[in-house]
Amino acid sequence: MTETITTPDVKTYDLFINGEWVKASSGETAEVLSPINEEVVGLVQMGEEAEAEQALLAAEAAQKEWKKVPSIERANLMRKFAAEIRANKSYLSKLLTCEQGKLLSVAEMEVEVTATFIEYACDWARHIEGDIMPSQNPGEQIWINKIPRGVVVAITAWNFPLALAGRKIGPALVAGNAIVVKPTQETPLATLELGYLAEKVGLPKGLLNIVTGKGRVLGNALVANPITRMVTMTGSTPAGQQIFRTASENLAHVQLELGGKAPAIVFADADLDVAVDSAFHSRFDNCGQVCTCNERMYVHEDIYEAFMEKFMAKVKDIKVGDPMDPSITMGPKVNASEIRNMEHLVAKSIEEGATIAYGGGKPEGAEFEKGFWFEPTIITDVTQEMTIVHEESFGPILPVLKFKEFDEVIDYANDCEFGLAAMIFTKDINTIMKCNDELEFGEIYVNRGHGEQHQGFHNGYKLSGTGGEDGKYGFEQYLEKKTFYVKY
Ligand SMILES: NC(=O)C1=CN([C@@H]2O[C@H](COP(=O)(O)OP(=O)(O)OC[C@H]3O[C@@H](n4cnc5c(N)ncnc54)[C@H](OP(=O)(O)O)[C@@H]3O)[C@@H](O)[C@H]2O)C=CC1
Ligand SMILES: O=C(O)[C@@H](O)[C@@H]1OC[C@H](O)[C@H]1O
Repeated sequence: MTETITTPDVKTYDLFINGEWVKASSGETAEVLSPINEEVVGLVQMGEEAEAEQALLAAEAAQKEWKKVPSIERANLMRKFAAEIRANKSYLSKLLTCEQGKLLSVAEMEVEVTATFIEYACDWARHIEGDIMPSQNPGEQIWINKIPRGVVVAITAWNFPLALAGRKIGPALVAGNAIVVKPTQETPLATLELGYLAEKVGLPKGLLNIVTGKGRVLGNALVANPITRMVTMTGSTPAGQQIFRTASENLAHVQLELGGKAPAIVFADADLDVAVDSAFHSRFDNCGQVCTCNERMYVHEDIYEAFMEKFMAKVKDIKVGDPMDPSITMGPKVNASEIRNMEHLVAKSIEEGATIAYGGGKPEGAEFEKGFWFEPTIITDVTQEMTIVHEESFGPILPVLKFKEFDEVIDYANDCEFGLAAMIFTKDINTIMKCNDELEFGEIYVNRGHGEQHQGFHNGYKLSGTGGEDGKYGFEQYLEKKTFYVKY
């Protein structure tokens, strides 16, 4: 007997600014719809320029005091914040599933990862280290100090809304900054709940501000304001490019994690079971809504039949349905616009001569009448120049291509405007090393599927972003350097 899972009550959230819950001066609110059944799961304020200014002024004031707090004390408080997130895993994960449509098990993982992103940042508290170097002048030293940037604006996407927020809040605050977070209008609820947890653990007022509103209105106002000294954004390439342009007015530091089109390359000597399982999960987990997803698969012609037989067996096993039901293995897409994009890519693939080998549309059944549902879809007879090989689907659609020569598949893989992640499957060390040398992607997974770790570096080349996130190099982005010439 599966436990009946009660979904959280529909709440109206205000804006969390300077430690208070306030309403938008516009008086406007927006509904947040469940991707499962299109029912309202929450209401949020529609903040605009006035609220951007209010939140940034609060952050600026709070940061002046926060930067004086010893870094280890900052980290101790942030560990309490992380613990509070973990303590509320049951509520937060259900809220995530209601607003985003991910499997409850994936939502529970996301809450845990949100906490560990913050805890990882806390580990850096004692390692905010500068340099001391000799001067060419007698009686002088040169000190390079690492200091916080000031006010950080964080703008997040809808696929892992809470984890993406924690990934930015953690390093920003441990480094001594204050932050204004603008979650996407699609999935703001779990992120807003962080405001209550901040109050509970006693985060100083104004240190963490969470505001909702349209990206091109509220988000743009936050980015354009000279108080903002760093913008960290996760989302699509077009939005990231617009943010980059706006932030250039004040030369704010920008960190962008954007779109991707990861190739998965299965060489003739690959361990088939490892490759099948990794490539499968790297496409269909979270309904294909992960920036590092296997967006196009290249399989060596010698093993193509054997690989596809195993792979298709797993695809046909996927059970689409209510993500609250533990027997379900894939939930809905996040909104109607994403479904239209899926339909566009399928239609375009057919128009260009590809074959829809499996899926390709909305699942049948009364339970799919409402909500944003799409079948797991496999496209074959695909050629390199087809749209589906170049446009990000960010959904459960996978084009499969055959290849014969090493140089051929490297050229195919690099023939891409994105450069975030790639996956390769082979037992040959020379193939591995040549791939690592020649593939133009910031993150390469060898004989495993996607899934970053906090101590790594999530870094997109080309139109996949700039700056990078996570690990030592991600943490350093939240710090500025100040040089002293000290004559004594
Ligand atoms: N590289 C990575 O790690 C990841 C990349 N992505 C990419 O994100 C996309 C899907 O996410 P999605 O949320 O639709 O992406 P969007 O780019 O549409 O939105 C991302 C965020 O940016 C905001 N925004 C949009 N335009 C502006 C602007 N001009 N100024 C300031 N803020 C703005 C949005 O606000 P609002 O929505 O409220 O309007 C939202 O909060 C996919 O392309 C995917 O590849 C997703 C996750 C991870
Ligand atoms: O942004 C993404 O899609 C990934 O980086 C994802 O976000 C949080 C998870 O920890 C990552 O796998």
